[in-house]
Amino acid sequence: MEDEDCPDLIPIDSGGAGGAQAGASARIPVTIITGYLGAGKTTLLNYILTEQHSKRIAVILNEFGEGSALEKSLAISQGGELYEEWLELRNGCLCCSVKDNGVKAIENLMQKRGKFDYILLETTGLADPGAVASMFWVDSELGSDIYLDGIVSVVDAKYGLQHLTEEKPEGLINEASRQVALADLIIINKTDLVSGEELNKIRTSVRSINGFVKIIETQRSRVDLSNVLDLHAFDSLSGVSLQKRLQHVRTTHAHLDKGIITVTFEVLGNIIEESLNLFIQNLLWEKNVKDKTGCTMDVIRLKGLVSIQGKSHQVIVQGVHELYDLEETSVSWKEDEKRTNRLVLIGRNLDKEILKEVFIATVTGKQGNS
Ligand SMILES: Nc1nc2c(ncn2[C@@H]2O[C@H](COP(=O)(O)OP(=O)(O)OP(=O)(O)O)[C@@H](O)[C@H]2O)c(=O)[nH]1
Ligand SMILES: [Zn+2]
Repeated sequence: MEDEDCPDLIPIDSGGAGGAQAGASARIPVTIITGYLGAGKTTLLNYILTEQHSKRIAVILNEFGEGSALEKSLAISQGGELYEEWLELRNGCLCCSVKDNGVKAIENLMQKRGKFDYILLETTGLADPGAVASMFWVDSELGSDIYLDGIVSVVDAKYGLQHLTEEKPEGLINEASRQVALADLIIINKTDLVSGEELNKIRTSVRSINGFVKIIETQRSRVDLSNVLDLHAFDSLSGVSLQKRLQHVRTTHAHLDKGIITVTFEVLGNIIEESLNLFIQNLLWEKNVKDKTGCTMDVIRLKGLVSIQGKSHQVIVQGVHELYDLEETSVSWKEDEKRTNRLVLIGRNLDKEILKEVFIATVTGKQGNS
């Protein structure tokens, strides 16, 4: 694709929404909106932009489909010049329609900092949101300007089950399952098109894949914005709430063929940081942790709170595909509190007992190499 810059922004007469001061130094949150073709992503963005909120949101449509309301309104206001064009919308929001390179668009957008305080990025329906999310982690220059706030996945209530069960050649994971596995929030949309029974089915299937995620059901993607924005799903600010949420996660059972499931386990005590790294790297990089039948465990998403020897605060573990990091939270272990390590893994061929054994063996060094 051509290496074109976004044209300059249309100047915004500040509509009172807080501030220039927010622009200069604060890092800007990015929420990734993903979901299968036609699930309702653009409808969600459109809804967010037109709802009352105090934020100035920059929206990046990493795709240009036909027919959605937002896209139509852009077409009208811009007379057909749509690609990589920043537009001013209501509420002082900005919108950019790009093809393929959302990160490039964000880089361009960052040159206009101070004019917005939130970024929403819509991925294409067939995208792997993990790949998009990874870019924010790997690109440290980008990482100093923005942070990944959360991954929101829209699921079609009517066709979602079909998307999730679709077989891929050679046992590849289908995009729809991956989008559910990676999400911090799932919006099951188009509930008007299904019966209560069908809705139960899709909800159960989503839950069987991702035992951690919050699920909301909507029509026309109408959702309370506080459920979507400022999730802090990836940073240490989520420490306290993460602790509560992790405690309620339960290991799920494969519901769909070759299903992705969620596994969670808890191990008491302090662990050494290097051995935790070893455990995670064996799992994510070496891929030498196997299930009973000898299949490689394939972890898509990893979350946890651990107790590292010598650290007074809880440490959060975050992983997306091969990338992971550890970050100390602001939550300290209390004196009378049992130090524990709780991990949640979402992926394929996961076996809870084996994972727990390998974890214990690795972090306590009780059995040699795993
Ligand atoms: N019946 C019904 N239709 C909906 C609902 N939400 C969205 N739609 C329609 O579904 C179609 C697809 O919605 P979009 O928001 O464009 O979906 P998308 O995920 O952005 O689609 P792509 O960008 O093409 O992947 C549009 O015609 C919407 O009007 C809903 O809750 N119920
Ligand atoms: Zn769309």
